[in-house]
Amino acid sequence: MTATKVMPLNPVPDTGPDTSEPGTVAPRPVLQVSSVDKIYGNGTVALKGADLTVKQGEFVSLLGPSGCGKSTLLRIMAGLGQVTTGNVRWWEQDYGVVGSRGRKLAFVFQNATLMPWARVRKNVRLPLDLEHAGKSEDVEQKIDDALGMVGLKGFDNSFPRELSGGMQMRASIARAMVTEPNLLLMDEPFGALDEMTRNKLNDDVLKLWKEKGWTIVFVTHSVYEAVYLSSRVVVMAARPGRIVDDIAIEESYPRSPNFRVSTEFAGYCRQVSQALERASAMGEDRDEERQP
Ligand SMILES: Nc1ncnc2c1ncn2[C@@H]1O[C@H](COP(=O)(O)OP(=O)(O)OP(=O)(O)O)[C@@H](O)[C@H]1O
Repeated sequence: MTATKVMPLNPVPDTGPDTSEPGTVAPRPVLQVSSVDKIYGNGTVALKGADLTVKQGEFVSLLGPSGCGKSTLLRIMAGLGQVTTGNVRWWEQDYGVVGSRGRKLAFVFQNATLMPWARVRKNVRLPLDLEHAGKSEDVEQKIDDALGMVGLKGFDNSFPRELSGGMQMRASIARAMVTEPNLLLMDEPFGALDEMTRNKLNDDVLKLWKEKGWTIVFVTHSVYEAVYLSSRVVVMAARPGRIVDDIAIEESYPRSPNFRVSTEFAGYCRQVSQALERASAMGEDRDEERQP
């Protein structure tokens, strides 16, 4: 599976991209998950009654114990998985609008999932090839821009094995960026990286999020990462997977590394950690209920 899902262009009526700026018009919903249940074929209830609205320009993290359904929810948001009941709307419309102007989404997976036999430039251009974007100067420029923005200028001709883990994730993000997405869904993209690299990539993603006007939904296991990045942290519990808390991080952007050592940061981390502990205990309660 590739790290970027490229949606086909669809001949749907276009009501225009959502250009609402924070503070001018109320941001419009980009994603609306309503009463979603997901039961896998083996009977696992991965999601029960999930309700979540993500608005234009938000940075929302999904946090919760292992197996609580974060990835399942993210994949449903990407249109990669069917819901059992309930529904999902993209830009207040059906899935058919995804891929049209102002309504593109991209998915960044946990691992960089680069093609090992292809050089960085070919990896990054993959979604454009899938879109049959051709070989125009415009395409080459998009690739150059994406590589420049993630700090990989000059590494076009490297193979993935020649890059560090952090650089491979940068290439994966560049591959998502060339499609010029409006909505970026990221499934624990920096979980395998050391803390310094992760912090640096956190700052770079925040910068791009602001510059590009992206809406981001980001899965993580790290309370610190969730608080540092997000405008909202959504906490989930397991068995069955459900949303149990929604915490606004009311710290203005841009967030500098000073935020990481501030009293406010410590306060938010405490609040989110406590919510996570409550969520974990809910899953354990269910386990105990099943004991003979
Ligand atoms: N394809 C599948 N078939 C059956 N069960 C699945 C499938 N995918 C996930 N599950 C189950 O659904 C539940 C939710 O899984 P999911 O991967 O969404 O959780 P998660 O919160 O992302 O976990 P983690 O934090 O460990 O990555 C788990 O019990 C998991 O075992």
